[in-house]
Amino acid sequence: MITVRVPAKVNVQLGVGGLRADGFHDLANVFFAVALADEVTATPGEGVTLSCTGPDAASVPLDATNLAARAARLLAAHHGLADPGVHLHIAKAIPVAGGMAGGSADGAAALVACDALWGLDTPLETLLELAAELGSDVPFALLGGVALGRGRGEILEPLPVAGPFHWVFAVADGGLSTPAVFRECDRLREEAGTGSSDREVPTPDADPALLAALADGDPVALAAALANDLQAAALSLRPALADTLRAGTGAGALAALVSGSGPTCAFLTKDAESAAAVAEALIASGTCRTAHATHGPVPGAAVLAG
Ligand SMILES: C[C@](O)(CO)[C@H](O)COP(=O)(O)OP(=O)(O)OC[C@H]1O[C@@H](n2ccc(N)nc2=O)[C@H](O)[C@@H]1O
Ligand SMILES: Nc1ncnc2c1ncn2[C@@H]1O[C@H](COP(=O)(O)OP(=O)(O)OP(=O)(O)O)[C@@H](O)[C@H]1O
Repeated sequence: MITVRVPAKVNVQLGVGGLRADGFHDLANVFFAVALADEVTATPGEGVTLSCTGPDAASVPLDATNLAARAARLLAAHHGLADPGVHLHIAKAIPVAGGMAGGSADGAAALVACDALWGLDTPLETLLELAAELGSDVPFALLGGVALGRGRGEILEPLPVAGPFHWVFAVADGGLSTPAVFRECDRLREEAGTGSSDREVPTPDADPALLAALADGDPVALAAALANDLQAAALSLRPALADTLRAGTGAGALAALVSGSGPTCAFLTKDAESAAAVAEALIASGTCRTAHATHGPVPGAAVLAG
């Protein structure tokens, strides 16, 4: 039996370029791994089967579309295993369709867990390539820490970071579809007259002030540099998120932003004590389903000892 812990992410900078011919957008995507984590346990089985527990378990598909099942099959096919056998149990803490890459995290965890269970010893470089086939956010879940993602987010460069930073995540009722949020971003750009294609929108780059704040471990400077080009689109589709963001800053967070494609909202705080107070205030505000205080950066998908 192999158990892998895998972190959620928040995008501390999400610069979104124009729509490419292949349907993706070029990004300057600064990923940050946080301690809110799923655990995926692989045990020997027949075929690829799944189970899931946790508050959002009812929203997790247990068929072949689940990213953990797709990852297991992809790894088996890569090694020419005709008859892969594994049962994957997902202990789910990461909000589903929340903009924290929960499905992607489970995909990455399943790659690592099956690799260990089946004794394959696949090089990290190959796991990263398989991860990119599964989705744009999956390679980062293997690496963890803090990294700049270029291309559609899959071309990763680890970044220097001094931590920890303290965060609160406010979980919304219901999810948002990632493709729908990118489409809304394009629609808002068209409406504003700037155009939305990759010929019209400049390719984004990482903000030097943000990179310096991460390297210095300076939460006040990081708060000033947080930026998400998908935030306007998420707020357009879910206007009530503005109340959640206000509730967190009103309770003393240094800054608030939508996490990735949303609807989870992220709050950076000055220390762990402040994070606990902001989480409590958010729950009391009634503007979210629940809120979690956590920290980061933390490592990527890794086998738990024992
Ligand atoms: C919003 C983020 O979570 C930020 O990290 C990611 O960009 C989304 O990554 P993901 O969920 O792994 O997305 P994928 O499964 O690769 O793609 C789902 C859909 O999102 C849109 N998509 C995704 C990534 C990207 N760079 N441009 C896009 O336009 C496309 O419509 C794509 O068909
Ligand atoms: N292991 C999984 N866990 C959760 N959802 C999954 C999983 N596998 C597939 N899905 C499907 O993917 C959809 C998006 O879920 P996910 O939790 O990955 O969204 P997300 O966190 O917003 O993604 P991202 O931040 O990468 O854009 C779900 O609604 C579900 O149908």
